[in-house]
Amino acid sequence: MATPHISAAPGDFADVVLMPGDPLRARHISERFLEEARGVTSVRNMYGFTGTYRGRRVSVMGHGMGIPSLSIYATELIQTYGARVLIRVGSCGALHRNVKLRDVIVATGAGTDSKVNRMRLLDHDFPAVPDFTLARRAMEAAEKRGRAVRAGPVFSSDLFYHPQAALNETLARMGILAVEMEVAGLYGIAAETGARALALLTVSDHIITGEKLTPQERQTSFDEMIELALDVALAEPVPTPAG
Ligand SMILES: O=P(O)(O)O[C@H]1O[C@H](CO)[C@@H](O)[C@H]1O
Ligand SMILES: O=c1cc[nH]c(=O)[nH]1
Repeated sequence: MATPHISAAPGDFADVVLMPGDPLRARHISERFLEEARGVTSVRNMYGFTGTYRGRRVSVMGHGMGIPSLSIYATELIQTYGARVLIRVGSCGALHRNVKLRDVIVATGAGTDSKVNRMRLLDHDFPAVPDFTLARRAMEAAEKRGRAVRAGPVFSSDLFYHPQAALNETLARMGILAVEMEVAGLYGIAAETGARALALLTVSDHIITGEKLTPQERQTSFDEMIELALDVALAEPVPTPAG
């Protein structure tokens, strides 16, 4: 029962899946945090792994860059493999001076220049928000670990290299904390399918100051965010066999 993009067998994925854009970040998460992890898919090198974290079954899989790529993997994980909770663990570019490199953001909403959610909602605006329980859990987990996180809206753009010169400044004025490329699509898919979603983001570069992490750092140095995502996963009740 493989899909065009995932070669796993039925039952190979857990109900909770952590999803970075970068498949090598997925591999890092699996190697660093999961016990008894095994690879369950690698079609197009979009790696997926399933293991346990403190005894709870958890999967991690890359979703690629941009809403179209994320949409394929998230939809197939939910519809074919029974995923119920998707937690994006991504990177983003900060739009405010007081948001610093490596800050972790809980994305409590996402605007977008993508049309995908309008396609879902008769061309009207869709409130792209996370599952409230998951978001609250992330905030509580941060507090418990003594970590400062930011909660606020982000902007998911179809274009990494954007032609609208005034966009970033306008987003900042509207209180948007950071830009990235998938959260609005993820929240739209969750609403459409009845799955639940949350996005945590680490600031990998700064739009105002020009500071940047290296690609290697974006791959392997987001452990503080990953720990919070795993705290959220760990608190998710394990589904009973009846569903
Ligand atoms: O680091 P990831 O999780 O891929 O997230 C961000 O990085 C990519 C762009 O470099 C986009 O996918 C964007 O959303
Ligand atoms: O999509 C992204 C990710 C990181 N930084 C950006 O500016 N955009």
